[in-house]
Amino acid sequence: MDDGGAYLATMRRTAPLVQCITNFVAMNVMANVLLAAGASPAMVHDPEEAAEFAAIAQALTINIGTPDPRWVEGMLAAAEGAARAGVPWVLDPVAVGATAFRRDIGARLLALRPGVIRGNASEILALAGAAARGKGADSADPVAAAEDAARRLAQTSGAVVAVTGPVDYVTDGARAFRIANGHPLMPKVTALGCSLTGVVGAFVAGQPRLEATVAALACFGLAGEIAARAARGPASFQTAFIDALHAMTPDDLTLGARVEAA
Ligand SMILES: Nc1ncnc2c1ncn2[C@@H]1O[C@H](COP(=O)(O)OP(=O)(O)O)[C@@H](O)[C@H]1O
Ligand SMILES: Cc1ncsc1CCOP(=O)(O)O
Ligand SMILES: [Mg+2]
Repeated sequence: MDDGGAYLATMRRTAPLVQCITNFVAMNVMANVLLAAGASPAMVHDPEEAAEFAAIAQALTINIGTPDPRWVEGMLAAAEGAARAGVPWVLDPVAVGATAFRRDIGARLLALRPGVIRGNASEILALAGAAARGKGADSADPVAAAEDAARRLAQTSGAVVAVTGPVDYVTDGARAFRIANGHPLMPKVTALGCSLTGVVGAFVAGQPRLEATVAALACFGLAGEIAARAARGPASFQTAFIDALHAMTPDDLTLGARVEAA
């Protein structure tokens, strides 16, 4: 897993159409992050069209950040449509442990077999049915505390599971990697985690799920490191982050990725 650049190059060459069902907070920044990375985002969530669209997308991402019953219908229809069409889909279980409504949505989506699950430590613990201390959309648990739960969740669900934080952990239930790229300003900008889920979707389109997820996380974290050098605080960081993602070359990623087998 030492050539993340090859996964970035393939993603850029194919410029995958990524259907995003995301929250009201994330819509704009997530679309801009995906464009900067080299993918084509489309925010399509209504049950009237979500399944039909999933069949023409190269990847689907589903984020439960600001759910309501009609959106949930769209999420379920899209996940089913993606499965029928063989399109990979990524689940972002925002604040899944916070309320009964979110726990129920999380369980129903999990039953539709996401290819990748990407969340912070508290979200992965909660989705796996373990005790979690999430603070709404933010994590209150360290990544290390969610590694066992991530491995179990990967084994029971068949998904690649990515736990993000200061050092990310990714597993398919058998193999695992840690990615040390990133910067402490990243959790100070809302919806960057949601945007990362979109980037994971772009990388796994037509590429092996475990390796492509690791490459996506390294790419995102490296962009954070580069952006921090130019930033004066969270607001200028967001702008610099989008620029850094856009400017990153496959060689930059291969040289800058800090990935270790776990
Ligand atoms: N303290 C930190 N130091 C470095 N990188 C971080 C830190 N916290 C989060 N990140 C990075 O920020 C991105 C979003 O992750 P995270 O904040 O865990 O997601 P969410 O916003 O869903 O809680 C990931 O690329 C992760 O590696
Ligand atoms: C603040 C907030 N509230 C509901 S969704 C959301 C955005 C969460 O974004 P992220 O998980 O990327 O921090
Ligand atoms: Mg999140």
